[in-house]
Amino acid sequence: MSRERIIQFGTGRLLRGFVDCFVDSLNRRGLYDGKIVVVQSTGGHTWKDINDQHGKYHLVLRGIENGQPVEECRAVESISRALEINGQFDEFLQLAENPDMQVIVSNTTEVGIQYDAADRATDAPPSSFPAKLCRLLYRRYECGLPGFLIFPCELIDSNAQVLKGIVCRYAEEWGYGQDFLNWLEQENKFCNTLVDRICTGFPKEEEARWQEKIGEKDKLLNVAEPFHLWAIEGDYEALLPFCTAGCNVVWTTDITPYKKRKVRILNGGHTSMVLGASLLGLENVLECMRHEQVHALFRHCIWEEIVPALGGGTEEESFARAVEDRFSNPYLCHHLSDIAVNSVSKFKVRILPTILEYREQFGALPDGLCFSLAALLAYYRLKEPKDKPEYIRTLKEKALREILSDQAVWGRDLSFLMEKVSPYYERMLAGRTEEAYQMILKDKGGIL
Ligand SMILES: NC(=O)c1ccc[n+]([C@@H]2O[C@H](COP(=O)([O-])OP(=O)(O)OC[C@H]3O[C@@H](n4cnc5c(N)ncnc54)[C@H](O)[C@@H]3O)[C@@H](O)[C@H]2O)c1
Ligand SMILES: O=P(O)(O)OC[C@@H](O)[C@@H](O)[C@H](O)[C@H](O)CO
Repeated sequence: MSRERIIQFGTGRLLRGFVDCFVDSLNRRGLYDGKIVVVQSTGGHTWKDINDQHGKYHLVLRGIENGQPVEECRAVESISRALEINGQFDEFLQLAENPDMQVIVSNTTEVGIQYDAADRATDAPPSSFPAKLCRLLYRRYECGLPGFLIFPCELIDSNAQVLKGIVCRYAEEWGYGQDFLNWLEQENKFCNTLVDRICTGFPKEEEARWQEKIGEKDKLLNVAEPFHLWAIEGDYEALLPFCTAGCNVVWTTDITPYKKRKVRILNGGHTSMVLGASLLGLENVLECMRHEQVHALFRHCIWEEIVPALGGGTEEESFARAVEDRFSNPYLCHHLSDIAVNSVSKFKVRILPTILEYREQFGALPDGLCFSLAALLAYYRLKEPKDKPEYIRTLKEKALREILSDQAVWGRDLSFLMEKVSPYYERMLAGRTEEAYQMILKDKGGIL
């Protein structure tokens, strides 16, 4: 039986289709001998499913590679067990006492790496992820053991440095002392990382087919594309020989270019497309790629607005071409409703910077991305969005100008977008989204 060496915060489909599968590849090739203990804190049931299945599940990789369809279903067995932190806080802290533990990974979504002023050193557990991590690291320090390699996978800028900053803040506020802070600094390596793989999760539509193929029920069955990239600041290939195992891991001194390209083109491409497409009644990304108007506007946003704002270099162009192929993967069912969750925060990180940089460089506003903001606002007004309640309230209740100028929502005043957004927004609110699409595509002169 392999030793437990990795602690994982989060149970989501990205981690199960990405890091856990890479560690499985290492173990299978005899390049590593380590199991992952998964920690769940959000009150879901995945931890139970993991334990019921003794950590084993299947990952289906489907797509087109070199023009040929690829379909691989592999068992992933890198997880040993899962803990539910609210009921098992002592067991959680005991993980720090295990000298075999080496690595911590996390994906607690974009909102997980946050400071919560209410967290106390005596809480069992404290509410925020950084506070939980601080408690774990302090126990480790008390045991006199070496620190960890820490690889956060959250899609925020400088994920590791932000996480470390909040952990240090708790350590100071909780009076853990300078010696602990020194240990934190010297013994632990917080590495910024960038993850990229489209993981669409459990294939509800094809459950029966896969169950028959696998020969058993698998509640954790996960589907993803073959493409994957994990860019990590640092070089720990000697300990974790991901590259030798054939995983597309890039050890680098700076993940910034990888991240900017990915977040602006791929995630920005998604966020710019899904809300308008949802208003038209489409349900998944593939339908978008096959819809004449949605696809035309998507291509316009990518090729005429996002890539130029990034400087239009060959790296950006080839990444954009790959994204078009990845979104057209005929075997993935990526639900627009999943991508639409928390669209306000996504817009701020994935699209707004492009609008601002485009204006700076070209002295004009990018129409397609302004259209996507109109679609976001109309979607929030007309549908049932999943987002922070205060954002939903503002977008549902206020007039357009008030919404755009609300700095609590956008972090800045966006009323300079009023003229561009308003005509599309008004049409969408009136149930004339198709007309809004025709209008922008006509204005763009023969995109279709
Ligand atoms: N699915 C993808 O294709 C993909 C690809 C790259 C990046 N991501 C990013 O990964 C993140 C997770 O996405 P997912 O697809 O795995 O979603 P998911 O809904 O399957 O999982 C989300 C998981 O986040 C964890 N979580 C949320 N809040 C937390 C908190 N405060 N503390 C601890 N854990 C918390 C939970 O374990 C939950 O299961 C997203 O933010 C997304 O941007 C997703
Ligand atoms: O996962 P989200 O909800 O943050 O964003 C939706 C998609 O853009 C995202 O999941 C991408 O598919 C992924 O980031 C690809 O690496």
